[in-house]
Amino acid sequence: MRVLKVEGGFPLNGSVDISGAKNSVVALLAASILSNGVVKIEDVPELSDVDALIAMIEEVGGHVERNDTTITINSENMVYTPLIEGAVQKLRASYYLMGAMLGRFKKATIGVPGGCYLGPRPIDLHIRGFQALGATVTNEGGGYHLEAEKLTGARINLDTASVGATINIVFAAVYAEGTTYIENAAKEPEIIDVATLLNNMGAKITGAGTDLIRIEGVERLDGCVHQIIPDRIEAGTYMLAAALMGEEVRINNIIVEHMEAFLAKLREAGVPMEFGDDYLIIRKADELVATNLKTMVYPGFATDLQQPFTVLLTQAKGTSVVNETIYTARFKHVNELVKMGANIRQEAATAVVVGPTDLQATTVEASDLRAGAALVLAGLVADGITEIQNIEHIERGYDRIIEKLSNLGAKLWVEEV
Ligand SMILES: CC(=O)N[C@H]1[C@@H](OP(=O)(O)OP(=O)(O)OC[C@H]2O[C@@H](n3ccc(=O)[nH]c3=O)[C@H](O)[C@@H]2O)O[C@H](CO)[C@@H](O)[C@@H]1O
Ligand SMILES: C=C(OP(=O)(O)O)C(=O)O
Repeated sequence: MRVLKVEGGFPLNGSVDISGAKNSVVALLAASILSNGVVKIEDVPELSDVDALIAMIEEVGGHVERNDTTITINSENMVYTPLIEGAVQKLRASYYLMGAMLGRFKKATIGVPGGCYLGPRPIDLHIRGFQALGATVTNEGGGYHLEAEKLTGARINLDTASVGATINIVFAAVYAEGTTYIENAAKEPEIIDVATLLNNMGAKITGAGTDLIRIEGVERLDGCVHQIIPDRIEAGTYMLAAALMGEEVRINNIIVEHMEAFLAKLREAGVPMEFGDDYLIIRKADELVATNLKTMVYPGFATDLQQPFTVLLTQAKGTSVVNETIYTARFKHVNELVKMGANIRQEAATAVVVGPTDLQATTVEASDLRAGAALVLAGLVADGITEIQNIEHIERGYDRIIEKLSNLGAKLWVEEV
């Protein structure tokens, strides 16, 4: 078994460059299926989720070339292909193949998506959206089958502002006859990124980033070149590492406006920050103060940063209350942090953290991606060598994390045990 070992107590110094956003790239790669030409995507992070999506694109006949951080996809020869097993089960974002293949081929057969278990993760809103556009959806033999004689624009109101459902409905609607309106659309920056790519391919999408998106169907989409936005969750994770252990750490390639709720909480916790145009300098605070937080849809505090932020709260003086409203069971990191000496009580969707507590290294399990990130942060702080199991979750979403943290002065390595 491969484990990640983190030796705690080393100060962090220097600078780190943030990579392209995982939650964008997984949708951008799927969007290439809608193209009849060549799509070139720049700033692609090295992630196992990216590898899995490339495998699926190749399965449907896409020709993919990868050169450092640039991926070029030629979609001309793609054909409808059922994807039931294999790569499709490795990540959550394989659900984007449903909307993209339905849009391009008017049919799709996709296995049940994998990804992090954060409690139930239904896709009913995606399916209701496809049905509203004229598709029939059946679920049998371990996968979803979608088919439409023709797709027609519709007015779709999402019960919950779901990122995945918003993007998936956009994918299915770009080739629909007429105009589609998505009401109560999610507003995450990754949605704007996807709409930008599609518009550069020839789509007619307006309103991305607001709660009303309008998609006027077109007959053909071609190729384009697109640069991915920086990963605001990766950026937040390095900011937390710096707030915990940084003498002086500069975090480059960020869009500060994408991170306002998170930065407000760092400020409230007493973390000293110096802002530049596209960078931020962070130093460890003399004393961190307890801070309450509640996860919300964008522009609120991102659920993906809740687990890593909890580690900061274990080092803050006083009692902090963390309320998770998006994925109410997203607390698998708590027991592992308690094993390391944290004082956290969790009930239902709330965790109460009392700090500061010294953390001690031990063997812990990364149950999901951001739980894994939280354990890496805890390992940086803890006394001794923390052993983190199930590191494949971390590899889904953090580009070269060992290299990036080592460059800052941390001590961590992978070991076969
Ligand atoms: C690949 C990707 O981009 N993943 C992100 C995406 O996941 P994902 O797109 O899966 O998350 P959603 O925005 O869809 O989920 C938000 C909420 O809506 C609910 N819901 C969603 C769809 C649906 O059909 N029915 C339903 O009830 C979910 O259970 C959840 O409570 O947004 C999440 C919320 O910001 C992030 O944590 C994930 O990192
Ligand atoms: C939950 C996450 O990813 P996914 O939706 O891909 O499982 C995440 O990025 O924190």
